[in-house]
Amino acid sequence: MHLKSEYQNKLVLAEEAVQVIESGDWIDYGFGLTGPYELDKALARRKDELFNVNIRNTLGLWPHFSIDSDPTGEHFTLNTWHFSSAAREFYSKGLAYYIPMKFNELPMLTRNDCIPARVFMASVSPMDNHGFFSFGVGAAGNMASIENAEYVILEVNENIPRVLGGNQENIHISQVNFVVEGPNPELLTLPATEPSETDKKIAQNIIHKLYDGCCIQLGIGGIPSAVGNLVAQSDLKDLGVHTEMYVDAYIKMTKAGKITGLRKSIDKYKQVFSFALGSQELYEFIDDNPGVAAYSVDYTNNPYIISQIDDFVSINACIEVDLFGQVSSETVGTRHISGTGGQVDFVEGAYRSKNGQSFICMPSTYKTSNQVTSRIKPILAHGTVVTGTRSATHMIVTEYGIANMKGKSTWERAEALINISHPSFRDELIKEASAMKIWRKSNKIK
Ligand SMILES: CC(=O)SCCNC(=O)CCNC(=O)[C@H](O)C(C)(C)COP(=O)(O)OP(=O)(O)OC[C@H]1O[C@@H](n2cnc3c(N)ncnc32)[C@H](O)[C@@H]1OP(=O)(O)O
Ligand SMILES: CCCC(=O)O
Repeated sequence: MHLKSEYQNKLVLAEEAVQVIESGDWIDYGFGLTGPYELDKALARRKDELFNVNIRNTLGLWPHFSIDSDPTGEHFTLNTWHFSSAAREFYSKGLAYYIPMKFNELPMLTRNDCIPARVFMASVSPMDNHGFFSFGVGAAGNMASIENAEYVILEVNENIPRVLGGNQENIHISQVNFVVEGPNPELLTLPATEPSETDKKIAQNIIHKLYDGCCIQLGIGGIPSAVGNLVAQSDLKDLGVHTEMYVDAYIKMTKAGKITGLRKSIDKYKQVFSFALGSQELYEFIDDNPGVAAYSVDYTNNPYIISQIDDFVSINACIEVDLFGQVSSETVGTRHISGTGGQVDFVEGAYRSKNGQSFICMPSTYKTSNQVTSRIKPILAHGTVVTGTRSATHMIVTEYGIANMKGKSTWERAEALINISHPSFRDELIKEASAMKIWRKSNKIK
């Protein structure tokens, strides 16, 4: 059948498309910015007829019309692979639950372990001349979801860029049951992150560890942004990009001529990622850009793939670290903040790369309006989930320096970590370390 006729035959209103959903169903939503908008709104309107519908999403970057419509949680339940601030809010009301994952395993978990979603709904770019719709802003695990789904429903959004691949970054009209033309809502944009003075100091500590030809992975937030600024102003050259999340810092570095990918041992010359989130400039930059490639996350985040890239540098953030070198990046006590995401994948992959380095960063203290606490703690708070086990942790960075945990005994770790803690907490940390039998009399504080 001609592609355009096939498209027209499958084109329905959102109200009609969501009629296939039944009580008791599991529905997978497209990853991140490929989550549905108009379809979720139409689902919310069916609330009173549906019970116990489980929605699985990641990051939740669109409004949650269905969850908002049901304060009782009898009709719709949100299950999410990574919390956004909206999910934190729903979680506190008992309407959302976290699904633990290592991000590289998302497609595998979807294919092999999860209750299969009967319905998959996603936002995509308009169909191209070959019958493909792009999920390049959120390739991650979408194709794994559709392989198990009985119904695949796409919502076309003209604002979604067409991103080239890679693998599993698009879907063909022949794999789709229904197409909906939505109101083309604008994509969420992240405000430009202005790095704090502390972020800049942390970035300064890392920049000295970078050299020509490194391949960089950056997470979200002020520190990666500060690293991007410093790289853009540096003499570094021929850097590569292999990351799960494409962020604005890469554009700055690219425009400054620092990124060529010339020395990448795989995917030479390409900037590789699995999803994108940032400014409007970013969405325009990745649109039809042959210099970037979107991949399924079981490729980008696979520690074995990462390890094949020499001189890999991974830079991510955490919430707290204890004196054993255990890293917490997802909860504070039992209060759920975000998720494991790809942090563990990159820590493991980068360490196995030839000359690879992984940096987990945090300011030395956490400040609220009436309290300053050390983020380096003798032990993690009761209920805090460990994201990076002590045996996996490589380098921890604060504004006071870098502490390498690899190959270090417990007393050496305590010494290295206290040396990068805030000076006003060091005496207390030494006292606690002594009580925990991980401090020797010969230990030194700089
Ligand atoms: C998306 C990516 O990062 S891709 C890279 C790989 N993936 C990962 O590293 C996943 C795990 N890491 C993460 O999720 C993030 O990097 C984080 C959460 C560790 C840090 O992200 P940031 O955006 O810098 O976090 P931010 O400082 O805004 O804190 C998030 C929340 O935790 C709270 N928080 C942070 N640190 C603390 C602390 N030490 N004590 C108590 N609360 C804290 C903040 O108050 C905030 O809560 P609120 O939104 O209710 O105000
Ligand atoms: C799940 C995607 C986000 C992250 O890795 O932090």
